[in-house]
Amino acid sequence: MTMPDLTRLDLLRNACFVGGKWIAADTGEVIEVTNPATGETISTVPRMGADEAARAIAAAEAAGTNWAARTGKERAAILRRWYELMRDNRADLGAILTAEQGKPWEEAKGEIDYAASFIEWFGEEAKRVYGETIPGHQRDKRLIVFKQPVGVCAAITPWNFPAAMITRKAGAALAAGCTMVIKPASLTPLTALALCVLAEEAGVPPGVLNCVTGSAATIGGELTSNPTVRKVSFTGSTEIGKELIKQCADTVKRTSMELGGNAPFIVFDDADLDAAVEGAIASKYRNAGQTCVCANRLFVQDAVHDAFVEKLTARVATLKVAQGFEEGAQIGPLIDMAAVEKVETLVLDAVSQGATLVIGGARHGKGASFFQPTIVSGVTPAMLIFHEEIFGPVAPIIRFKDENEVFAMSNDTPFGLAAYFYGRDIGRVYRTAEALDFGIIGANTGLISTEVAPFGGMKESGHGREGSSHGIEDYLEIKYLCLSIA
Ligand SMILES: NC(=O)C1=CN([C@@H]2O[C@H](COP(=O)(O)OP(=O)(O)OC[C@H]3O[C@@H](n4cnc5c(N)ncnc54)[C@H](OP(=O)(O)O)[C@@H]3O)[C@@H](O)[C@H]2O)C=CC1
Ligand SMILES: O=C(O)CCCC(=O)O
Repeated sequence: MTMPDLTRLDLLRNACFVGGKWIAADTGEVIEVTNPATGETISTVPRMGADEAARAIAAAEAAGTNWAARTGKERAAILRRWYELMRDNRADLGAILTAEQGKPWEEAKGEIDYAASFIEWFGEEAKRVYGETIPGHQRDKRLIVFKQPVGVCAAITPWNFPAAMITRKAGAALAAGCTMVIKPASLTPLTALALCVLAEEAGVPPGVLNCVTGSAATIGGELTSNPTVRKVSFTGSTEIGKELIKQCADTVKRTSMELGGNAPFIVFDDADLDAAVEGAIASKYRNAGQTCVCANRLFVQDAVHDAFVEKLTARVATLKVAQGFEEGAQIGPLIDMAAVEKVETLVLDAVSQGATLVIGGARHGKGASFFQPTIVSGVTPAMLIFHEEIFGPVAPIIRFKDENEVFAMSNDTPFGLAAYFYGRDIGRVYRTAEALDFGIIGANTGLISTEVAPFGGMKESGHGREGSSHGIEDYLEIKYLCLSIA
């Protein structure tokens, strides 16, 4: 099945959104956007650079005063409308997302709902940006703390969640009274532009939200060096995140970094194995394994190891690999051939060092960038797959004996984003949650993402939290007023 006809063709844009206008690149150059399932070109978007990025920043600055001056309730009303428009157009937005990213259409519509939930949530939070009063340190002093928007913010977002990674940042920024320039991934810019169409329709004023597509290094260079930008929020690879932090140092910008992960998924010997299998399927194979919170290493305790592997294998064998618009598709293509080659290398390295291929392990006949859902058992810390973010549908299984061993192995990584475990002993549940050095822990669940909870990592997985009441704080400055009443 090819991409269904859109109800609203105007959602598909091939121009960028700057200062409330839809514009081409100064050079007229474009980037082709392709469908990873077929390699076909879907559309083009402008190949912009530093000059257009600078103009977008200027537009965001010009719009900032008026936007920040509005009440939280006024901003909330516009965000609410944007949320409703996203929900109303979920099928079209999901279709654009599937066409450029590959994930099954059902999953894509789920991402649109998830993306919209951040706009709803932060719109509600806009009304609750509270300050505080502090008892004075002298008789004539009154101490008041209030919060103000950070100012112009930039968001650089990845291809694996082309909608949600934008709204998680833009929702918080706009609710706080900030304005924003977005640079979406070049592989998935169409969803970002479609979101801008709906933002404009919802009444987001010109310049409050801007989107520039094109050269990552030149646009990124402008966003990180321009002194008007006060904050950069990035989701993507740890390598680029580190680069952006360095670039932001010169103008001492705030940064929020949501970077790579290497999530442990622990199955203790008292776990409900069927529930653990379902949790592993949800966590590992969602988006064909291409999320930073995907289970990356499955640790299974001795006594239940064989039973778990058998059950998981039976379940993985049922997963339907198909193009995203095919009925019942569960595993779509990987984003590109580089991703396929990376996954292949990791599997080959593990097997060459003694791991056992339990199921899958090769490219899938559906098309060039499809990879079979795979399980590899007998994995050890000597193998590449133990340390690298797989970003593909491969589950490496590691056998363990006791709690201390699995805590040490789980934490043996520079990453610290998400971790999962299954087990029932209440003492061990608590000990495990405390022992794992990760920002997000799923206990007896494989799905931890929600707009109401703080999402973010420790160590080289980054800093800052998105979603929840903490998410808006990243876009607020604290100002303290010391008032003498003498
Ligand atoms: N934490 C997460 O959610 C993600 C992690 N990853 C990890 O990273 C690996 C590589 O994926 P990849 O897509 O290359 O991730 P990147 O980190 O390269 O891309 C993420 C975003 O950063 C932009 N970018 C790239 N280089 C620069 C730069 N020099 N300055 C400013 N912005 C830049 C990209 O733009 P452009 O698209 O134009 O290059 C994109 O918008 C994956 O295999 C996975 O392991 C990837 C995506 C998300
Ligand atoms: O991979 C990511 O960066 C985002 C994870 C999606 C989510 O669960 O929020």
